[in-house]
Amino acid sequence: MSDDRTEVTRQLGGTRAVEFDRALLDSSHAADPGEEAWRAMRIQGEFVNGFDILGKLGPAIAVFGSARLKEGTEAYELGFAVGRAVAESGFAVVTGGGPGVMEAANRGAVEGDGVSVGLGISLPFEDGFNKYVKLAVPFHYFFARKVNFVKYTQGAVVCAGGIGTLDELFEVMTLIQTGKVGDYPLALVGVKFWTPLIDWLRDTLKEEGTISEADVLRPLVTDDPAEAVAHATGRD
Ligand SMILES: C/C(=C\CNc1ncnc2c1ncn2[C@@H]1O[C@H](COP(=O)(O)O)[C@@H](O)[C@H]1O)CO
Repeated sequence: MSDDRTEVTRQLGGTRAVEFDRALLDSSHAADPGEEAWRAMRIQGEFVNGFDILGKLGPAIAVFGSARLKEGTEAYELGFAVGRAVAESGFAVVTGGGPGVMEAANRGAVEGDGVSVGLGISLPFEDGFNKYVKLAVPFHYFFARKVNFVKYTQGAVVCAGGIGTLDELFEVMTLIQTGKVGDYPLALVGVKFWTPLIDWLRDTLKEEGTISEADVLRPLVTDDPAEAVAHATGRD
């Protein structure tokens, strides 16, 4: 690992910190109650740090997408184009700060002379922030990180991804559906990738009565990064 990467891993807390994080959700209740009390302070600190740094950010768009789809894939190209279009629209690009599509969007932000932000997460196998993140905010807890994503962005563009990306998409959709956030436009990039999910929402969930038509229609689905960004920034 390069010195830069080692430094980033250190900022994210290293291997011991990751084990400590996992103990939060350990249902065996083996954790030391004294240590658990301090954990509450650490969680609070995570919010304080995020609010302190991101409160000064200005207009921003979240870009979510796969950690695994690397340079050379269509998703990476789209992520790059999205990041650049967000930057050229005068918004900061906020990603998870990791590899794959996150890296692509941060790279696009740098290319577009914009603000490139990463909300990093300490993971047992992670390699720190990608090299295009210029403002790095480290987190240990996904829930604290997700609050900061939505609190400091005005909309989101979601590129192809896996479980993490779906978690972020459905977190946002839940917050919108329940009125916990107001106007928060969502755009999904990749018609072929996202259409089966939208079809399932309409044909199964809406059909069964578990969601409404508005929930199905909420995200814009497009292959055009510029259209996605215009929608997420409220400029369409
Ligand atoms: C899998 C690998 C590294 C993972 N590193 C991550 N760093 C930062 N953010 C991440 C990471 N993994 C997931 N995320 C978040 O979820 C979304 C991507 O998850 P997916 O399952 O790949 O769709 C992304 O938007 C992040 O916020 C080693 O290659």
